[in-house]
Amino acid sequence: MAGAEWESLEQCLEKHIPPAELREVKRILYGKETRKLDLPSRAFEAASREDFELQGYAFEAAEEQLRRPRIVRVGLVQNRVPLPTDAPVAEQVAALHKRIEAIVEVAAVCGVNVICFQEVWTMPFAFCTREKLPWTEFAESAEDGPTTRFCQKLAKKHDVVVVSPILERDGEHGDVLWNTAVVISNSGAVLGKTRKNHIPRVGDFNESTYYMEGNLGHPVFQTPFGRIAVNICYGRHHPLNWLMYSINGAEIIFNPSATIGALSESLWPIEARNAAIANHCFTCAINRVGVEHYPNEFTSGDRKKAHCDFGYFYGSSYVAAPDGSRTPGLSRSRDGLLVAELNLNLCRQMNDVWNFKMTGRYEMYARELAEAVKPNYSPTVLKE
Ligand SMILES: NC(=O)NCCC(=O)O
Repeated sequence: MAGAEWESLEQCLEKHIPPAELREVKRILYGKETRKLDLPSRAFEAASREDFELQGYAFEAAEEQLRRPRIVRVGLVQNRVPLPTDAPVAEQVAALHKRIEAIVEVAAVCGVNVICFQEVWTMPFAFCTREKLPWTEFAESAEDGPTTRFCQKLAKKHDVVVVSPILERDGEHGDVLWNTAVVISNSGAVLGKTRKNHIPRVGDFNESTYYMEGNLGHPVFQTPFGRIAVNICYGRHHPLNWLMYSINGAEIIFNPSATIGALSESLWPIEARNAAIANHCFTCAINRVGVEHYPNEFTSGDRKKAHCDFGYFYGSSYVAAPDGSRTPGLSRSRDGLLVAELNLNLCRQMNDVWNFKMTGRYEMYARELAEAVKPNYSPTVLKE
């Protein structure tokens, strides 16, 4: 499995496929071409100074007579953890705050309206270890923890909605932990929070040791820049999870993730893109970058030798649109900011073309699923 030395699928295609064929390859792999955004040169200069990648694309929609274009710019942030995982907890959090602050400054220069960070962005993805301390010390209150207060300042300063996925400690309910995304309005107020609905039990993703499946359903957040929702990481494998956010009216669904090449890299380009098509919304898939080494060896009962790292987090964050088009991915190896300009009118336009909501037969599935989950259910299988 390739590590940092293999930069990206896009770079490989550009290098090896002749231009005429490349156009056809991209048409099939990426859908209708996205326009490159003309971002300010000082944004590129700052990104280069701060050593992160900056890319920008725009999705178009047809003009309508009765609705003006509903243009919104989203920012997707992918990053490595800047300090070793055995550095003091407070120093690791502070270093991540500093790194993200620098990236958000550039996002603001690029006119970003809604920004989303990666899953549990304030910590290493240490759930593989199944150890409690020091990792549980990274948990914070969603309402008024230091990271939420930090994001409130960013939101207000830059007039940007911030989606901040953290490890939450819920002090109101026995100090339990959750995998949560806090949504902060551009006014600086906390709009609310949403929790990871599906917890992986695969490979080293030993997350069920730390928190339970979310209990907040599928909230959608009304912002001045459209209705947004957050489907955290492993939830992207569950089509019903995406569907419920869409049924509740989400126009943009963020998918902050932490996933490794050996497990999911071939699924990555498919799942969020398919969700955008099936639910006529925009989806924003974000993954962290690099290898994180932990002080103590761990195993996961899968016959692999004890090891000290999770594997390679392959970045490759991208945005997909309801017409099936998508941006190229950010690199597999560098911190990055992906800016995408969306015209939200495309959501309803695609719904009208494909009629997925109209033809969805939800009442039939509601009835059949209600039966299928009963303990005495017996599947309808007809035999000779
Ligand atoms: N963080 C997380 O849920 N990872 C699970 C692995 C995957 O969904 O690719």
